[in-house]
Amino acid sequence: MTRITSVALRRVLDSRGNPTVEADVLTESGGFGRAAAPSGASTGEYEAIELPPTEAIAAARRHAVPRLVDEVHAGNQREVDATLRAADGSENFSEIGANSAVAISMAAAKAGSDVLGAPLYQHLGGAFRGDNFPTPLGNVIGGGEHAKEATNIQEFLAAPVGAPSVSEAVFANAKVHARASEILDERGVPAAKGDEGAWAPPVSDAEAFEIMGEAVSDVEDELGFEIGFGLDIAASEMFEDGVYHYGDETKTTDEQIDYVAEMVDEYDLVYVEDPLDENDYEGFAELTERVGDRTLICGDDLFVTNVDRLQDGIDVGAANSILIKPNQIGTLTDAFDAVELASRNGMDAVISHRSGETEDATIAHLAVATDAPFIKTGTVQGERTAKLNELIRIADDAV
Ligand SMILES: C=C(OP(=O)(O)O)C(=O)O
Ligand SMILES: [Mg+2]
Repeated sequence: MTRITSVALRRVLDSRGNPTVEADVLTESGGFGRAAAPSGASTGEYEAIELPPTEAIAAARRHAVPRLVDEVHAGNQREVDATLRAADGSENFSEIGANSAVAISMAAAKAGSDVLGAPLYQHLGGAFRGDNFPTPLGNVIGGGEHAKEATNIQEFLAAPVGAPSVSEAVFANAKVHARASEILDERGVPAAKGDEGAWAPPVSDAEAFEIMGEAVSDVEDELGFEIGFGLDIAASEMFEDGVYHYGDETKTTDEQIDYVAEMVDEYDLVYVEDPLDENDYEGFAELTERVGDRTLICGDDLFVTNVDRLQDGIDVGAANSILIKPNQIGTLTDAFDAVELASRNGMDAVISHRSGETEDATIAHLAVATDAPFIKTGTVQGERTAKLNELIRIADDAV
């Protein structure tokens, strides 16, 4: 029933206006799935390889499509993904591109769920998923690689941890985003938007902390439930010649650890992603030792959704959380394996979008399927609300 009968690949636009790979998978009984690859800007050094879409499509048509069509069942995700890996033959999808691989992997999952008549989160996560929902981490203020002339820290993220429902959490983040705009206005600070729709004002990180603290506490008072905030420091992007660059100022590794630990306590941060360089397992471990009992220290560029890098981190206690981005590793199977390894070791897995996105909402299902405590999706802007609205629909059981 779920035998794949065709895989079509095309170039479509992503949210930055760049081309990306979209895949359509059809099965013999008429099941259909469509998915598109996202794309990072602050990419980790160890991510799977994203090829120029035209090359990725040509290579996947040559090597992967013939092995999938009439041979593989879309309902068997491990078989689909193992076939993609075998067709590629490299460690990091450098032959067919992780962009082709992830688009096909996700489209096959959707085609499988279409035939089975089960929502994607249940097809991927099992019949009993759908009772727990992730808290959306909403990017409200940001800079780094996602916006010029803005904060050094890449993302200041609202975290409505006390929201009674996923829908109320989603709307709370939108309110924090709107309140931050008013505060910027009151301070006479003009702000454009960065790639993910966060405000990208020309302010110092210290001022961004203040604005974020005020916006979060105003909305918390208005809505009557707890809203915290977190950060994606994306520290690898700041790390050069052994020090972290904050504009003209620099911090040594010890100073960076002290700074982050102080911010965790001063602002009760619930989440800190990539506080240190992607090669600094030791620094991660030291910070986790200091503040890991009261916040999540999450590895994005550190782990790149890769079980080998995650195992290295587990061995030294480098973090208590991993960011999961399917396109960093190339298939849903690899992403699930990383989630499983993390949870077997008491770590939280946080599902994430990329700065370059499409209307694809697979990650909303992935977060529910894996029972993730958080999902990073942005706050407003169409390609971000595609995921947030899908979460609302899943919670409403209307998918
Ligand atoms: C979403 C992120 O940005 P990018 O997609 O640019 O890596 C991130 O760093 O977590
Ligand atoms: Mg990150």
